[in-house]
Amino acid sequence: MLRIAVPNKGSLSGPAAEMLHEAGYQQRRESKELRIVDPENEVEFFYLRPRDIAIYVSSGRLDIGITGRDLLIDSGAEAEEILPLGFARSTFRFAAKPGTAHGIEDLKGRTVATSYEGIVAKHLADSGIDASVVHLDGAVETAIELGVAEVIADVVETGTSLRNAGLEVFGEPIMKSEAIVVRRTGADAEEPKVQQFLRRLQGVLVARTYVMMDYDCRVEQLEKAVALTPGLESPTVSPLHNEGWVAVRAMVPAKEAQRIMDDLYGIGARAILTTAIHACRL
Ligand SMILES: Nc1ncnc2c1ncn2[C@@H]1O[C@H](COP(=O)(O)OP(=O)(O)OP(=O)(O)O)[C@@H](O)[C@H]1O
Ligand SMILES: O=P(O)(O)OC[C@H]1O[C@H](OP(=O)(O)OP(=O)(O)O)[C@H](O)[C@@H]1O
Ligand SMILES: [Mg+2]
Repeated sequence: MLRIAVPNKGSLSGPAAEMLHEAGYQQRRESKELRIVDPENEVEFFYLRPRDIAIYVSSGRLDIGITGRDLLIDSGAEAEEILPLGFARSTFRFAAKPGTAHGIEDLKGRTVATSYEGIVAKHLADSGIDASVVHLDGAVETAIELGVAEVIADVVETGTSLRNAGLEVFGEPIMKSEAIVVRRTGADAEEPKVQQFLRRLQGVLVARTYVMMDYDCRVEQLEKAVALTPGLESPTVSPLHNEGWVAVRAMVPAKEAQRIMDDLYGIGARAILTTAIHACRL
């Protein structure tokens, strides 16, 4: 049975459970459940603090985990990213009161508050900056107002939390993060059960980013039409009862669907339809 760690709280928890559900796995019914077995899929899910997940996975007791890239790096655990999942996207940045710091050099001799001490300490050391780091559990934006630190280093998504605290980012972004699947460093990534789990999640990612497009076009326009909808391998082309016309079917990126429909219409294609993909195995 594959043993998988899933975030039990926070920004990662809801979207991770949703993705697993879309991939056909049973998920917990109640937020207090810490462990469930999905016998049909031969998987056991452990609901753990996102920060702890890489540590459990590195110990080898759990086969796979879903966590944030920033949390993996911060933990220093012997685990590696094997699949990016595209949600909980964020940037990790320094911030301070406007005008008080402009670059990493300005951190010399100052105090930085953060919940990600591992990332910050390494970044400062790599940059040769001697600064103190204060560890706080969360809501670090308030640390400057309350005099605990002059600078913070935190997760930024929309920037609303910083703006509300009257702070501004400065310097280069420290790292970009998103939800990821992790596996113990050096573990056999080719293991069939692991590969099947990854294929299912990849199927969800594709189903979320592509739509199926169908249309009819004249044979003379087929090459132009196929150039607009090349599909992943190659589009399916079927004859229509009306001679001189064909039906075409191809997957297209969902974000580009409307533009592609306009372009197809422009070259004479008709009956252009898009439908959602619910599941997929490439
Ligand atoms: N506002 C946000 N937008 C996008 N991703 C976020 C946001 N806040 C945190 N994350 C990401 O979520 C992960 C942090 O998980 P965590 O459980 O700490 O989330 P959280 O929402 O901060 O929860 P909590 O504050 O309750 O601990 C990190 O990978 C981080 O980059
Ligand atoms: O740029 P934004 O869209 O405002 O998002 C970033 C904020 O979201 C997270 O906070 P969270 O709500 O998890 O509280 P925490 O600081 O206590 O973790 C993160 O720590 C930032 O504070
Ligand atoms: Mg948080």
